[in-house]
Amino acid sequence: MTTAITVDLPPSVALVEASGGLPALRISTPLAEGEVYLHGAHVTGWVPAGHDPVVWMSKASRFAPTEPIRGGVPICFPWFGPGREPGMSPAHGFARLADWRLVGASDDDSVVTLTFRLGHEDVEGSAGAEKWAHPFEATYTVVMGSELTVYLAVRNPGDEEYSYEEALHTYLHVQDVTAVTVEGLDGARYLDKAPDGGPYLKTQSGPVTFTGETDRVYHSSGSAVVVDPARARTITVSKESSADTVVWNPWTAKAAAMPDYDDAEWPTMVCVETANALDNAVVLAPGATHTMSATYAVSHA
Ligand SMILES: O=P(O)(O)OC[C@H]1O[C@@H](O)[C@H](O)[C@@H](O)[C@@H]1O
Repeated sequence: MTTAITVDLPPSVALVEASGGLPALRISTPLAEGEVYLHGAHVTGWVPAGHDPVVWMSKASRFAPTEPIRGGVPICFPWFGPGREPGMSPAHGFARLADWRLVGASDDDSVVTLTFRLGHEDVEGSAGAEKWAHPFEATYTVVMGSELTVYLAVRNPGDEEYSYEEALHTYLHVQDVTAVTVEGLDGARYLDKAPDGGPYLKTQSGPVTFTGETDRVYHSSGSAVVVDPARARTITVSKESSADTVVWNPWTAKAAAMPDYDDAEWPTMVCVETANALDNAVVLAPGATHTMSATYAVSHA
């Protein structure tokens, strides 16, 4: 491990050599246990005291400098999925493949704040960066305690306006997705990206339920609540400055087709993603900063 950390870490945060030899920060406080890799500034664990793990990780995840981590909180930037222009790759942009710089670490009454930064100069020469000609300075802040809040702030240091897509692609642990409902999206318009779904614009009626591959971009700026009766808990995802909520479960065939995802684990997760994508891409003026955030709170049902 060749990571130079130049900020002082509080006693509740340790730099460790984690899976694949990649550097990660392990958090241990009376309020929560957690883990964040520098690769992708990727939250891979959050276990608030008194609860089972909230953030889900695939058993088959790869941990390598050129691969995205499967599970946790991937940061999708500066495009979402295949992007809006033909030929954009890697999927979901280059931010989740980049090594972010840790620029701050603190512990305030057992609430740990870690701040990471990524700029255009950090991604020069990496896959996908050649498709993105715009200067940027991204700051990602993880605030972990009995709740988890993540903030993605992007500043345009250049002199031309541009637009980008973004998502906090959070994988949430559930007991049995076939019994789960996602509330808060009733009446929302959505793009159905599942293979048999369209792509068509539809309108959600009632809570979201899971009966097959689910891949939907909802136009919704409100909170969503994952109700998990088999685990007797709810996870509330509230957010700021996000116009879209993506709900994703790969189900059987897609699970089997993904090399970094165990075939049998699709019933145990659901992604509820806080996003600005497609028509809701962020337009950033020169000198401007846009900040999107998501907060996760868990309670026993
Ligand atoms: O396999 P990836 O690149 O991590 O993407 C997983 C899923 O991410 C979701 O956000 C997309 O809507 C899906 O279409 C995609 O399959």
